[in-house]
Amino acid sequence: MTTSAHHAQVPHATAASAAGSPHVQRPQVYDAVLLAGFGGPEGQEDVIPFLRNVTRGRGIPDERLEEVATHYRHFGGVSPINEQNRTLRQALQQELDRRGLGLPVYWGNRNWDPYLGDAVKEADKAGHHRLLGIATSAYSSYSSCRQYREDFARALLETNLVGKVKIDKIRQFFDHPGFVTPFTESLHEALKSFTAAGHRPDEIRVLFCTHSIPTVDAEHSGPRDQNFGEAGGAYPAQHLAVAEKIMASVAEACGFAPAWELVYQSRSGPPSQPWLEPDVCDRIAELPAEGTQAVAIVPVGFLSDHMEVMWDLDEEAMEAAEEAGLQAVRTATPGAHPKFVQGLADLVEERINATVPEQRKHLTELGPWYDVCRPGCCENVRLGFQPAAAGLEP
Ligand SMILES: CC1=C(CCC(=O)O)c2cc3nc(cc4[nH]c(cc5[nH]c(cc1n2)c(C)c5CCC(=O)O)c(CCC(=O)O)c4C)C(CCC(=O)O)=C3C
Ligand SMILES: [Fe+2]
Repeated sequence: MTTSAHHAQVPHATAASAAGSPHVQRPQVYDAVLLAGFGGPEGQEDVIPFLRNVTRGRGIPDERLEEVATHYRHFGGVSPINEQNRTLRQALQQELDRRGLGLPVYWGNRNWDPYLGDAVKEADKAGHHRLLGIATSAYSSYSSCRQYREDFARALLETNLVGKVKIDKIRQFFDHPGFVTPFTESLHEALKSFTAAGHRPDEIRVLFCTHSIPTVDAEHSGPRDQNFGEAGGAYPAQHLAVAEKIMASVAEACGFAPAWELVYQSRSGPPSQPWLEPDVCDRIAELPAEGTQAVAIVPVGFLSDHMEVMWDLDEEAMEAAEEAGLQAVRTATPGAHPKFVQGLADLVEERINATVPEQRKHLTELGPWYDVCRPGCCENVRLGFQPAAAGLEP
């Protein structure tokens, strides 16, 4: 566990002093958890309306929508993401019950049925007015942080529950061991399979893969007043820090450390708009010329094997690897791994207890992240500030 320099200034362990830290919210009483998913279609007739929901006002070209629709159609128009979130909801409920926390878990989505507004309405009807949100998204960026806060605010507006229901949100958990450990375990297995197949360490490459976002979003990810230097924002900086940590753990477990890099997938904006690069498939095509024979693709940006993983990695990246003549493994996502579920329960408990930063699990120098987003956090400069819950406003 690491503690970065600015945490050293945080006064010590009482709830009152914890509340003085910009990282820690005062102890709170919650009466339910609100799990916020992305949502996905569950039949062919859902595909286009779902895609319209996702891309409304986002300037995504029609050709891109048609292309993405074929990915869903290939699987009968069904994304597995809702089923995965149902499973996660149930596993989290069992873990919270096991700990005697008495918190029901409600689940709703940003883009598809059941919507967050329905979940909030249901919670209100049951008399639950102080909700702790968990977005199924580990890193800081508009899409993965602020947009979920806007979704919460919209859910309250739509249901006329502003002022009656309050929604907070757990911190971004990119470097929580519950999130990181499943990636480490799975990469370790992949590397063992490569050495068993006779590959030398210098013939192996690890590609950490995450969702590309517009570079302007990356630059504005995280708190407005915090500089992430050459990384180009909190989003890439967090991924790099997590990848470094995973590689250090795996090197210790395997006794060797292959070369690694961070790559991106699922770009969707117009070509004129810069998005984070390089693309995973472009890099795979270049690897043989660099002496690589085996590649491990680690979907470090994602929580479960949803469409971005099933299509963009398991179909497209795997095909690129085959064309390049590389042995390839796509490693596991956290899904409903018991350590991940326990990690989410820890994140809930630390909010109830206002656990001080020193006792909050985090594996990189960047963490533990903020309970309450800083003013202007993860701004979308194209869309401007929309009403958002669970943060300090600009
Ligand atoms: C950072 C990030 C995450 C990770 C964090 C998180 O998990 O939240 C993520 C996850 C996901 N993205 C998903 C699906 C889509 N994302 C799209 C479009 C976009 N994603 C973006 C970013 C992200 N996306 C952005 C900047 C856009 C451009 C439009 C916009 O500015 O909003 C589009 C439109 C078509 C296209 O791909 O162009 C689709 C269909 C699914 C569901 C998969 C399933 O159904 O199983 C999941 C989990
Ligand atoms: Fe996306």
